[in-house]
Amino acid sequence: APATTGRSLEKLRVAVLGTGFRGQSHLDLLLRRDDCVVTAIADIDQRMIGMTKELFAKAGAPAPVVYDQGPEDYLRLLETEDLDAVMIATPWRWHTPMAVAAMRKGRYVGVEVCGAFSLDECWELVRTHEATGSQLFFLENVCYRRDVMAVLNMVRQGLFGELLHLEGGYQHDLRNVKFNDGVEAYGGGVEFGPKAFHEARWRTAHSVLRNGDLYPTHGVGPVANYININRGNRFVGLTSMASKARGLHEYIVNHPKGGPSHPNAKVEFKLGDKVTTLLSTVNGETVVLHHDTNLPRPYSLGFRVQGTKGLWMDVNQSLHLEGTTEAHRWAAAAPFLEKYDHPLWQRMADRAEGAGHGGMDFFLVNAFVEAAKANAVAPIDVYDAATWLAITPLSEQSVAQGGTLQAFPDFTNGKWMDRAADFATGGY
Ligand SMILES: NC(=O)c1ccc[n+]([C@@H]2O[C@H](COP(=O)([O-])OP(=O)(O)OC[C@H]3O[C@@H](n4cnc5c(N)ncnc54)[C@H](O)[C@@H]3O)[C@@H](O)[C@H]2O)c1
Repeated sequence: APATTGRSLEKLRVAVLGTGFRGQSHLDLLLRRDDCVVTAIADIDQRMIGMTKELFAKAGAPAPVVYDQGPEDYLRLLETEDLDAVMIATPWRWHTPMAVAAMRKGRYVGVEVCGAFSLDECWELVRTHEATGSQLFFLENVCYRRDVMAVLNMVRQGLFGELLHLEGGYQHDLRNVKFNDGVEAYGGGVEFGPKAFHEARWRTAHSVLRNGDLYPTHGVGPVANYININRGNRFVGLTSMASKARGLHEYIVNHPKGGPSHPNAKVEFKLGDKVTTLLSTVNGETVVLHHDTNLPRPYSLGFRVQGTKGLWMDVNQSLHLEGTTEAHRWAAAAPFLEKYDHPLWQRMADRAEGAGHGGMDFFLVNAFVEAAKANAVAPIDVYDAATWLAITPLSEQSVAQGGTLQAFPDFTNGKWMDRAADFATGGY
């Protein structure tokens, strides 16, 4: 079970930095709980702030103090407010400065997912945690997906034998997220940057300027739990290659509000449409990560968990277990996922009903709140955050050099050798 530092709060005082769509989804879950009070928020967009205030009113919660005086106003929030915890759901550029500032103030920090810009940034998170003793909970919700957790249960019970190869990724057609008309959130136009709304305001610039796996954590998080990364195992090498970039340009040219003479048709996108990353581990597994966000395709994170006794692949919702399922044939995964349903889901599935992303967001926010109330080491902690975030700069570097092998840093400085593989064993 996770170590705690002994506190046990009845009510967690939380602030949320960044109250866009993701921040509002977290707030919605926080405001339903009687063990949390959200006292302050920070954002720079009055439309988002207005939507957020409505959430408070609908929940019958007292209005929060709003910090809206520009992009650095979160510093004033951190100076002024008496808080136990801070949740960060801003654009990627702000995650580390905000997490570092909140840890320095002694707050329990939850930070949304992304990919880092540099290895330095990852080290800064680790060193700030080590210097301050403040905990960082990396808010990787897919680790709590029901099938992902059932498969973790199966892995831990040895059903796949010894694991050898794993895959995962972020394969999500984001074209209508990367562009809109500045009014609707999804797809009503081909604008991005200041003329756009929601993620198209900031996320699309990364597709213009960067080439690599920009969003590795939904894929690598579950995989890291399956093979105990930072807990008896670690990544040692990474190589990454990118295809050419066509999808976003074609989307602009073919969109009814775009066309070949639209100014954005001249933009050259740097992000390859399909980026593939290959990682090796000290224990001898290989891991493939897919990043695929610019092309028409159905959503799939593409998990594959393969061992000496069989494998699971989520894309065909099938598995194969030697001696249990028919030889050389796929079997439906569903009965196994039901039989090995994780104890957390068995216990709290009804409370997760209606929460985001098929209920997994309930488990994420619940774990954050419970861990923060106890000031416990996070189930997904700063070392996991640094390791998973580091895939992005390593991937960018490898892609830029035609796929050269990158050495993977050990952010634990050797602690991986004796840290316990205890994800989701501590009651949340
Ligand atoms: N885990 C998941 O499933 C999931 C889903 C969606 C988004 N996300 C992540 O959540 C984060 C936010 O994404 P989103 O979809 O909510 O984007 P969004 O654009 O809807 O929200 C971002 C908000 O941050 C605000 N902001 C920008 N700079 C700020 C600053 N300096 N100080 C305070 N507020 C600032 C913006 O005004 C906006 O309201 C991203 O890291 C994204 O990758 C995760």
